[in-house]
Amino acid sequence: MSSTISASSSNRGPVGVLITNLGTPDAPTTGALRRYLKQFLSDPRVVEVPRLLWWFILNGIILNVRPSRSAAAYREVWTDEGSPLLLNTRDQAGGLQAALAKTYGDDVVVEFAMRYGSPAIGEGIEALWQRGARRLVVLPLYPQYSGPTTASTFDALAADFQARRWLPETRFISDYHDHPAYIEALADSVRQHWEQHERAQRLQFSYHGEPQSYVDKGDPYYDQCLATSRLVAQALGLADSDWDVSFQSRFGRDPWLQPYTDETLKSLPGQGIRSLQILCPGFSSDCLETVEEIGIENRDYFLEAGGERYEYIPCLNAGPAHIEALRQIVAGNLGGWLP
Ligand SMILES: C=CC1=C(C)c2cc3[nH]c(cc4nc(cc5[nH]c(cc1n2)c(C)c5CCC(=O)O)C(CCC(=O)O)=C4C)c(C)c3C=C
Ligand SMILES: [Fe+2]
Ligand SMILES: [Fe+2]
Repeated sequence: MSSTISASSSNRGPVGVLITNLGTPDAPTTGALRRYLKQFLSDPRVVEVPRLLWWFILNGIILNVRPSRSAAAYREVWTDEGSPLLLNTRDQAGGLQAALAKTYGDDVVVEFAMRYGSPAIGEGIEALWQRGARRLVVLPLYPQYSGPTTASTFDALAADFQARRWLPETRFISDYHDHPAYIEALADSVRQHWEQHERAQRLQFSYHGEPQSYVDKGDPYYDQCLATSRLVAQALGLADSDWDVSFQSRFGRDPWLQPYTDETLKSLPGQGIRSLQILCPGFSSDCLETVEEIGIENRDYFLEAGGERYEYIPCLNAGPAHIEALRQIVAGNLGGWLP
């Protein structure tokens, strides 16, 4: 009798894992950028300006100016197959599915989705539901928690759930900024770089910025960025003077988290730092903000200011150490669901 009513993993279907990232336009064109930026910059988690005022600024100024400029930047990084962020996230989902299958077989199914653009979060949940999943692990690929990224992803999840009668049981991973496997994957990416290139005078950790006011109001993002950097530096045995942290991608006129990456790189050669290796641990995939902004734009700033050697260390992307870290993060959230 008990066997017919037991809540075993098989009769509740597989566990669904949804990995998510920010999103990307459908094409590197002005029209596609206008649609993408409109959705992105209308999110009150991203821009905390009174709605009516922001509507006029966004529709009257920003969406007339920025889309063509951003489209030109996206064209610099676009591949024959599409946006690097989309391709990397798709490959991460495939890698994670294969890694989890080694332990759990068909009992875990993985999909990916994007907060803005497509595939949308609702499509990802629906795909998992159609595959039989009634329990979900949602893993936003933002190692450091922030309101504009992590909380916004939760909002999208909640918005999808509002339209569902039968909600999947859900676990939401808020951050993994100090997970040992993530730290080790980052440290290993630096070590691998050092095997090919001589160590530079400075290892620079650059994170996407956000307005300082968000942190002042309680967002833990800044502290988590510092903690990740310190842990990686410790794993590499660096002295305090060997590494530093800065924040990139400032948008608008309000003060953002400081120091700014571009100003830092312009000033370093004057302080005697002429060789630099830079990584972006807050980005789980290479994307516009790393390939173009760090790989091209900031390289020029450093070299024009008198720097001699500038090397960008790529993101973890779908590399084996990253997939193993993601596997451990998900597996750590399956307790009580799967043996
Ligand atoms: C306007 C405010 C913005 C906040 C706050 C913000 C926070 C934030 N963003 C990321 C990660 C990414 N952002 C990316 C692109 C991007 N970000 C903003 C603005 C804000 N981000 C804009 C306008 C853009 C689009 C590009 C442009 O026009 O400059 C991306 C890259 C996407 C890609 O397709 O390559 C990522 C990733 C984090 C982690 C974060 C908060 C800490
Ligand atoms: Fe951003
Ligand atoms: Fe940027």
